[in-house]
Amino acid sequence: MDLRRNENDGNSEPTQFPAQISHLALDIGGSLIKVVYFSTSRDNCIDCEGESSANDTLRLFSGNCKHPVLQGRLHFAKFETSKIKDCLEFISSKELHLGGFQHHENPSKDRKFIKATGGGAYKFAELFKENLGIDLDKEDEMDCLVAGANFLLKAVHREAYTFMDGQKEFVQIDQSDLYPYLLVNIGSGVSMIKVDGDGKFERVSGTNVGGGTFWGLGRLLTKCKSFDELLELSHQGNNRAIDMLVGEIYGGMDYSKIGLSSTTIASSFGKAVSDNKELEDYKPEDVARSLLRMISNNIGQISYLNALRFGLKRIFFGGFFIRGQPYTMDTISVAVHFWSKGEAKAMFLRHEGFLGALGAYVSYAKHSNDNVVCNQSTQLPVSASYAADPNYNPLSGDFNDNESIQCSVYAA
Ligand SMILES: Nc1ncnc2c1ncn2[C@@H]1O[C@H](COP(=O)(O)OP(=O)(O)O)[C@@H](O)[C@H]1O
Ligand SMILES: CC(C)(COP(=O)(O)O)[C@@H](O)C(=O)NCCC(=O)O
Repeated sequence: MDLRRNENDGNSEPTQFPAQISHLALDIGGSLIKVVYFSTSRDNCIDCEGESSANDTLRLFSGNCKHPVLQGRLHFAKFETSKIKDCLEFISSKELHLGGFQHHENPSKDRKFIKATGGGAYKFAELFKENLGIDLDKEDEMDCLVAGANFLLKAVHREAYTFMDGQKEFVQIDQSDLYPYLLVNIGSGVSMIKVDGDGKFERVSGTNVGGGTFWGLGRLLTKCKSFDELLELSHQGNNRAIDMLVGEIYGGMDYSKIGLSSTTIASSFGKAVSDNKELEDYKPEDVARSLLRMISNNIGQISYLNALRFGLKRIFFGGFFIRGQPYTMDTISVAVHFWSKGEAKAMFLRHEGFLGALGAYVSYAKHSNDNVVCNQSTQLPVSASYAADPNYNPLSGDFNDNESIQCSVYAA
């Protein structure tokens, strides 16, 4: 917490409380900047005994209470990394950059540090300094992905779910039986991490065929102007127009001896070889669908192989490639199910794209005087405008960036 702005010697009136206190954390990735911030109003502050009044806010900030608790909300936002200026403006307009912390090694220097992860925390450090006057306190990306996933799995109710044949089912997480699991983060590229506990993990694999590949190739092949447009297009397509199926190679028959039905894709985009057509002769929606399926299937398969390497039964998928898309999740789930013969389970996370940013957020807890720990979150944010994002289905309870999580923060 930024204690300095609220210092009170106990004699003067507490007249300078901000309406809102924010902790800001960033994950600046290859494609998207993810923003997480905590906000509360003084009405929401409670003390150790659980009372709630404006004076508790004073006790909170003057440090008279040993275990003050703030209740508030975690907010989420994302920006394209190429539009980083929009992100800077957003932070500036909401004054989120004021909610960082000070390094105690150097308190005389009145500089704010903001927790940040992802490659952009290095690449854009100067830009943040110049525009907002803040330093980015860099946290390792893998550390943050794991911390964010563990936080969500332990603290957020109805966070993980399976998705098969169009059916979404929330998974009850038994905290005593969470580890080990495989975390697959599908961002621009893909990281696969074996997680054995809090801060105990190993990045066991990765693939360069990820979300950036889908969006990059898709843009070139379909001329779509936005990722959402490409997704929307893929909903309308039929991959069979361009994928080569087993039956097309085997004269309409299954290849049952090796377990392949006639409708299994033998070769993604394989038909384009023999069709003697140009790109323009294919419908962009069919191309988009085939591409989405190819990449999702490939990631599902590599994930399974890595789970197999380490005997892991549970695979959690995160990253903004997923975007709560039924077709993407179904393809990944089927790949995991098919290759593991039902032994391994693919699971998805509602806050899929915010693992790194949440991990950076919880890392504020490392700083003794800025000890922030989210202890519990309940999740029923129903006020968000789903209309803002046509790719989320409100009825299925998918997460929307405009939503927030209610949570408590211990400030020591
Ligand atoms: N609005 C969007 N703009 C660009 N890419 C998006 C968008 N929404 C989802 N994506 C997908 O998410 C991927 C980035 O995922 P993310 O987890 O944010 O990774 P990174 O940290 O590399 O930015 C992109 O490569 C793309 O496939
Ligand atoms: C380099 C990265 C960790 C960066 O993370 P991202 O911005 O893609 O989320 C990721 O792109 C990645 O793991 N790529 C795959 C590299 C590989 O293992 O081949």
